[in-house]
Amino acid sequence: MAPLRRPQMVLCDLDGTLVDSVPDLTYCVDTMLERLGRGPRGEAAVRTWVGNGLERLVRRALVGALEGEPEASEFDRAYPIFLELYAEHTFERATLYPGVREGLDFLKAAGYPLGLVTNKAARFTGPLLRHLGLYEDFGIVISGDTLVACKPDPLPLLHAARHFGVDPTASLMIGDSVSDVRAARAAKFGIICTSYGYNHGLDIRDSAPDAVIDSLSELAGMLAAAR
Ligand SMILES: O=C(O)COP(=O)(O)O
Ligand SMILES: [Mg+2]
Repeated sequence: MAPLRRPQMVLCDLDGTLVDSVPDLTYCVDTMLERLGRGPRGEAAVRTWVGNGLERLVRRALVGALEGEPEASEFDRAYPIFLELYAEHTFERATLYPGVREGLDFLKAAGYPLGLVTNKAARFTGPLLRHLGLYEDFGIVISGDTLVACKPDPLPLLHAARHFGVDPTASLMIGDSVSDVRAARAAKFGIICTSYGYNHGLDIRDSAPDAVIDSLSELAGMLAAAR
């Protein structure tokens, strides 16, 4: 792997990077399906469908696959049910991954401006971050519906770089999926990925991020070695 550039700013993805949100998402997907008179999909399937926003998750759950479109009428019935359920169960089962608190504390102590860029809708991002005690860690929070485009579009990353007055080429994204890698590459950010996140069932190494970590606690050593 190429040596990492020392960043002047760091952005974190949310689901699959900081937080395991799949247990709540699975509960809401399966309860939605039950209300529609259909059987559950289960956590293993839902884990492969997270990362492109909640609307896409519901479409995937309805067709039972990563690609494909449900009937418009079916989606129109299902989506409001899901949104109502997720509003009530945003963080009942959500947990921080091991090493996240340590990694964020290191980044803050080292003085990196920190931002959060997720494809989750803003009405859920804020409550989830607050519940987990993460909200105050970030100088900017950009959700999937904050701007006109979301990851893999580079727009949210470039918006954050502008917000902090940092050159994108001196910026680092930490994520878990191919959308994070694509957005980072298009924005000319560096990109480190977690090995434990959600990447549609594929190994994130196939997307060739600059580095792969098993825990955010590895960031201290990795950034100390960066030039
Ligand atoms: O797809 C989502 O809802 C959120 O995914 P992200 O936090 O990994 O961007
Ligand atoms: Mg993610």
